Amino acid sequence: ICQEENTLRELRIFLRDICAKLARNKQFFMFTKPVDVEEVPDYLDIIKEPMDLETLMSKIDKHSYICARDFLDDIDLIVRNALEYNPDKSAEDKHIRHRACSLRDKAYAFIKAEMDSDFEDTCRDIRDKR
Ligand SMILES: COC(=O)N1C[C@@H]2C[C@@H]3O[C@]2(Cc2nccnc23)C1
Repeated sequence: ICQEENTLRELRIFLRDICAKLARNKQFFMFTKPVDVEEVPDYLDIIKEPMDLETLMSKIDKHSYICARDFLDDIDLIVRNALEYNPDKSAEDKHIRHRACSLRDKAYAFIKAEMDSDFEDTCRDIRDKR
């Protein structure tokens, strides 16, 4: 119904702003685009569902998310993939794991700081009845 579409439109505007802020942050450059499988030939052997901030943004525009929880599930997927593919004690792996944890904390903090919990409840109700 029309109010529901207004709510989901507002959610998309809100999520685009969060996604843009994360993608602008130089700390997260390694998460902004899909891992290049030419450069990293074994990536898809280990990571079954790649995810990145550019893909996240396109999913917003395709109306893939009807509540912030669904958006954060894809943020968590980016983080999980980075922790799984880069598990070693090396400085590079530790660095990317640290950045992945920072990405998660920043995303959750933006949502909490800027999203009214009643608004998210309304979005969940729309999701759950669809
Ligand atoms: C989210 O990003 C990642 O999980 N990775 C893992 C890959 C291994 C390493 O760093 C990545 C890209 C890369 N390209 C060329 C050579 N080595 C690398 C980024």
